[in-house]
Amino acid sequence: KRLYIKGGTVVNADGELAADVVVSEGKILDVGPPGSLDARLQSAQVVDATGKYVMPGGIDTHTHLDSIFMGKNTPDDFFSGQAAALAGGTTMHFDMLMPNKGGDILGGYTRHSEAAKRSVMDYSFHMVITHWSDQVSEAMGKLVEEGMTSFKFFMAYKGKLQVSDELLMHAFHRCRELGALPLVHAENGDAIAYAQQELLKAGITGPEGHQLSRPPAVEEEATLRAVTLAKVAGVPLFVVHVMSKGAMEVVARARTAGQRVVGEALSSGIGVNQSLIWYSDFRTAAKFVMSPPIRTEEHRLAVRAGLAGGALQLVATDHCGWTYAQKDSGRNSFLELPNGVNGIEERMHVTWHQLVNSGLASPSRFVEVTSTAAAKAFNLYPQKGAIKPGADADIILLDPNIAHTISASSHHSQSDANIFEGHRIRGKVIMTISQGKVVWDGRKLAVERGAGRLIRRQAHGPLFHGLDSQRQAELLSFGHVPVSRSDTGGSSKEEL
Ligand SMILES: NC(=O)NCCC(=O)O
Ligand SMILES: [Zn+2]
Ligand SMILES: [Zn+2]
Repeated sequence: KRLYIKGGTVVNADGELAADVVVSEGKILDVGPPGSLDARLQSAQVVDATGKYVMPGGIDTHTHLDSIFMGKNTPDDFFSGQAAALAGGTTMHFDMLMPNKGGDILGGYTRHSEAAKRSVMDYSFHMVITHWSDQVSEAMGKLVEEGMTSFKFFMAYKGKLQVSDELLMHAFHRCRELGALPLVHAENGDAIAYAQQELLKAGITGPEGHQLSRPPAVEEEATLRAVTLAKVAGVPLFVVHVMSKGAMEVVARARTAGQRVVGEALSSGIGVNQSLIWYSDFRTAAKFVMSPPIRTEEHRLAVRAGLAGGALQLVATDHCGWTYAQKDSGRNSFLELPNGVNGIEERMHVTWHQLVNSGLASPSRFVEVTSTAAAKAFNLYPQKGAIKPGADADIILLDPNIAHTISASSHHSQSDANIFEGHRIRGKVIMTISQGKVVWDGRKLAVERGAGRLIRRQAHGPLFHGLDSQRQAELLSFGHVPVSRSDTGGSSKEEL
């Protein structure tokens, strides 16, 4: 059945206008001035959008669902995590797919069929690379053929997931060759490992040890290193979870110099600060532990302003919410504290509140950072990220006048903790449409297990456009052609 979304304000990244929207068979059929599409009203379910914003569904570029991390299973799988996402206005996400033991990425990839059985909305993956070999390089090519065109590298978690600079160089060059986008978790894992031992020796075992072992400088240094290596390799780069002012400035400077770098803010990074990590109650503190750490108010405000103003390009969640009981395993040592916080359901509301209600950004910029920029970075635009004829009908209605309070008692995640507990938000997603169907009406979900689709992407997206000719010009301008020499016995005129 068709949907006729009538009387709302349609917002795209390039502006907003009063318009009606017709949806048919999972796609946006038409967008036109109010009343102009009335001929299509017959047999359509009418959605009254008067006074509401009609916007593209959110795209979360960074989640960890149904995953084993630090030896624990995330409480949210593809059903509960995606249901939570839909209730918060997100209609597509990119999950981090871990390789099997020994770095077997093709083996890790087979996990996606499990996700498919539970999923209720569109999703895609970034494949995590932890080892390097000819087989891994070849397997990357196979995954790109399958439409999985982004690879994630951890520069932290020493002895576990951390990769070397040498691996990054191999992998960045391979990404460049394949037209696939590399993503980095940028923190200096060696510096962190050293600090962790020093802190434990000094008797600091609580969650504050996590903070102290990962100061902003270790994030900034690794971000600069990753950006530099990507520049040397001539490949675009996506920096996940930029949490500090310095790291953000590294991204912004690289972009100002013409480098193709995308910086991802997080809902946790713009929505909360680290103050409760110093609280005496363990669970209250542990709830906020993630990497890179949630930082001081100064960093939060800087990252929020940078996201609004354009220093950062989009906002994701890094949703990896744990239960309080799971966080308890870090009571004796912060090294055992599972890293990660929630956000998949809260991101759209937190971002609306922090950017639009604060007056820092327009609804169009909100759409850009929550949806359109992600679709562009991962080569899905305008199939995703726009309310335009022909686009996927992933749409949300947001009522800017409804206030609500975020709480673990009403969220849809399987976790019992919520870092945004008690946050009062003005502006509520009162309807989510996924693949052309109303799946959230502001109170209840109508989702179907298995309805989600794995979205395959084309390599060599817009971030890669022109790179080859750019490289060619660089090589020539640096005179990288063989120098012709003759043996003059050290007595050439030039030498004298
Ligand atoms: N961010 C976090 O603390 N947990 C999830 C894994 C990661 O992205 O580093
Ligand atoms: Zn990370
Ligand atoms: Zn992550």
